Amino acid sequence: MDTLLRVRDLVVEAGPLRILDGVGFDVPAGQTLGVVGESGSGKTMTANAVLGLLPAGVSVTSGSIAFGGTELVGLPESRRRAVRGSDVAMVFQDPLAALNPVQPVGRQVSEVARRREGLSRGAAGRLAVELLDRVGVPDPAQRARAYPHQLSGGLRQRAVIAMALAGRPRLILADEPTTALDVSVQGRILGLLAKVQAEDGVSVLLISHDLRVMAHAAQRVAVMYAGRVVEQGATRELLRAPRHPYTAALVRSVPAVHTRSALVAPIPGNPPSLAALPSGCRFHPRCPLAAPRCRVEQPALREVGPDRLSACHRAEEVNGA
Ligand SMILES: Nc1ncnc2c1ncn2[C@@H]1O[C@H](COP(=O)(O)OP(=O)(O)OP(=O)(O)O)[C@@H](O)[C@H]1O
Repeated sequence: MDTLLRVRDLVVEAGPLRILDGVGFDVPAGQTLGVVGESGSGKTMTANAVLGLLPAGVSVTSGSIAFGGTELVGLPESRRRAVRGSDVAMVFQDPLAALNPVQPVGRQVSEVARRREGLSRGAAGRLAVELLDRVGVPDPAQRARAYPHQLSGGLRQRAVIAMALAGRPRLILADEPTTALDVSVQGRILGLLAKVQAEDGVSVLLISHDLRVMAHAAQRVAVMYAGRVVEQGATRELLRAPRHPYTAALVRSVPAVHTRSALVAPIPGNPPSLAALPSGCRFHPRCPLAAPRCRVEQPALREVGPDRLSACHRAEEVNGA
């Protein structure tokens, strides 16, 4: 399987705070990798590092981000911007923030197509209507003339996805793309992302705190906890038989993913603060399997089965959902 985006040993720091501590994962070409974890685990920082858009005072201090074989860490900003502009498209939580409030949405989609393809205004306009149609905007020719505030949240997010597709990206980076939407449209937007991913062979890095989103739209998942990846594998197998106690706890905390019983168990305790990380395994204070070794020795991410990585000393003893 070809890998489009390969991240290894990524360390991101803000002064003395280590926000990401050796993060690694692969986004295979033409597939969706989901990144899941509680708030503060470092999902958005990971996305920002990939984009080269870290906030002031936060930087990549070591590690590698290879995109289509090109190393992005240390690349001059001008070349970084070129990759961002042509190969990566972004879909964020709030579609309004991604749209220009004073321009019709069709125009915004066609502008992206013109920039990428050098199309005439007329051809780009027709392509915009086609793309709006493809992403499920009803009456696309008419809706193309609507301003963002005239559309529902779900239609706005569809317009943002049409804009993304207009740039023919190799990677779509979607950070909580459905979190701000009505529950009734969340599943449809995820289905749409999965559809365009399959049809266009584009890769998707899908970030969400919600395991159900992963089950819906990601072939593979990386689970993050306190700035590290603790488990990685194919979504279905990972949800069915987690090999890290944190993943197992996440699965038990979500009703729709937890299939064998109606019981839902919230994860006890809170994730640690970056300023006061526990010794050893960062999950040990909340872990039902914690042993003396876990308090002193940080477990490395290791192969624990076919196509499965886990960073747990006791991975073999984790009893799934
Ligand atoms: N500008 C900053 N300077 C220092 N630390 C920061 C900065 N921005 C975020 N952090 C810290 O980095 C850690 C990771 O944050 P990040 O936003 O990546 O988490 P997340 O998993 O995306 O969470 P959420 O789901 O809440 O967005 C958090 O502990 C956060 O407090």
